[in-house]
Amino acid sequence: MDEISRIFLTHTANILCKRTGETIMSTMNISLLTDLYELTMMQGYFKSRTNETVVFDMFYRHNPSDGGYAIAAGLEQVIEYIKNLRFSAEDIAYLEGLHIFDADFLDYLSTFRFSGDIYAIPEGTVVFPREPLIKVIAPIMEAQLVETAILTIINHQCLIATKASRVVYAAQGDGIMEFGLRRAQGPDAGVYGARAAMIGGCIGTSNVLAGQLFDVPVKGTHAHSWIMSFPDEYTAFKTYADLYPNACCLLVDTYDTLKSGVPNAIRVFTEMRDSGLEMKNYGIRLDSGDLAYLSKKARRMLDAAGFTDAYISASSDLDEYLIDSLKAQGCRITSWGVGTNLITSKDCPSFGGVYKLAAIQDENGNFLPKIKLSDNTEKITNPGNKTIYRIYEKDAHKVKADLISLADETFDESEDLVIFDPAETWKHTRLKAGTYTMRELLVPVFKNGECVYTSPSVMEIRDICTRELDTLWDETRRLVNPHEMYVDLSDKLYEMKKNLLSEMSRDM
Ligand SMILES: Nc1ncnc2c1ncn2[C@@H]1O[C@H](COP(=O)(O)OP(=O)(O)OP(=O)(O)O)[C@@H](O)[C@H]1O
Ligand SMILES: O=P(O)(O)OC[C@H]1O[C@H](OP(=O)(O)OP(=O)(O)O)[C@H](O)[C@@H]1O
Ligand SMILES: O=C(O)c1cccnc1
Repeated sequence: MDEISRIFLTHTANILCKRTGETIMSTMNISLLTDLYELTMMQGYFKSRTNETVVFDMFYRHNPSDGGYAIAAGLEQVIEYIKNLRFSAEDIAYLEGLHIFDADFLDYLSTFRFSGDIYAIPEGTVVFPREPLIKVIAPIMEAQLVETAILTIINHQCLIATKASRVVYAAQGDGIMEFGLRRAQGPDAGVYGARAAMIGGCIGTSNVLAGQLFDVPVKGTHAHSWIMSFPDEYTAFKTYADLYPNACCLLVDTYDTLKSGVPNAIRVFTEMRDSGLEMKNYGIRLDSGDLAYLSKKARRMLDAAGFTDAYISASSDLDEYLIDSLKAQGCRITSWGVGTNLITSKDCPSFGGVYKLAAIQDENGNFLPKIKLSDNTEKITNPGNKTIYRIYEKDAHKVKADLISLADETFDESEDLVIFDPAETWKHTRLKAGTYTMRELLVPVFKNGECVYTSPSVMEIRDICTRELDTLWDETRRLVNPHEMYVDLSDKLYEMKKNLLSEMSRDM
């Protein structure tokens, strides 16, 4: 296997350039990207049972950063993984060398292909705790194997897409550039983090490989080293402006922002203007100090020199809270570069998605519900083969609640709908016919092992995400103490869960 591709990719098997459709990295076999216990359980299933069809749900329990929602992301990489899931002769030889697996099981693995069904909530969709983002219906050996890869892919990208959407929200319409690659937890997190950040609403990324792979805009300015490599700041600015007159962002904080950086930038902008150049897309970047104070001062200096359309951008350990605070302080920054805190989701480093068995099919084709008990009520799983409906307030087209139901249940929008909180069942709401609409969130992605879904481009997913976020009331989007969205259970599902729980407590 080629070492360079190995460094860059652990998530995706087949790296296609979205722009040209060409394969630009050799096909990678990542079928061993799993926890050992998936394979030892698989061998156990292989030897002891009939490989019956089961249902697994991938869901999460808490919104990142104590927010009011999350953003679904990573499905395209899951699809690539499933499509390429096969064990090479090298993989089989490696597994054989562990002296855990028998020849008959390794033979089975050598011809392994995923043959099941997968349903998923499309990328860019706003999602809430406890609802299945991905549902796998497959023979138990296959459904078990894919757990770890699905979780590592979805957990990461949902986390970063959600973080990005929060940063974008704080910026109130200003552009956010993703600058995190150098401080991401490795190349993979940098590349797929950039993809997720674009889905969450960033306008571009400094990550050139992400630009090539996902056909998203790449953007950037220059570093302090550029300034320091010249004898003086003015010469550094002038040289940069001559090279890039139509994308001229000057970093003004290397020596002294207000005494040297901004005056030198104004000197260079004046020379550009005097040379007859049409001034567009130019400005400065602040990267240290009191960003609110410095931006106000710099704005006055630029305006006084006639550069009212020069933008002021900023970077320096920013996150959604700092941007929110800087806005509240009346900063004059209109463009933001956000690195470390975004790409690592520093305040909330894990998404916490889980993958739980929900049902087993009997010989008559019926799904027998399965439930995982816990002392912690919140951790008791929802049994059965389920789906999710999003309920909108018809006139405002804002989300009212989500309803998890059994997959074969149907609802009629021309009738009143009563929904209730499954934790506090006395809290219920009657939605009058004609005042609400419903949309099923899970869509088919694989049918009998064949992919039946085409992923939109990352920029299309970004647009979907923007429209999705518009369906939330501001009370759900706000950064601190947002309203919790109701995720209710249908009557049938609630009854099924209650009966299972009482049966289990009788048997114990
Ligand atoms: N007006 C402001 N209100 C709140 N926080 C601010 C404001 N201006 C800057 N900050 C934040 O304060 C921190 C400044 O930290 P610090 O002074 O250590 O670094 P710096 O000014 O960026 O300098 P350097 O990059 O040279 O280390 C940064 O996280 C920055 O985002
Ligand atoms: O603060 P973050 O949100 O992570 O944003 C990215 C940071 O990376 C760069 O600094 P770095 O010191 O790496 O290089 P530089 O010399 O270009 O400033 C840039 O100037 C930002 O400060
Ligand atoms: O282009 C930039 O300004 C940039 C890129 C990466 C990190 N920090 C800044």
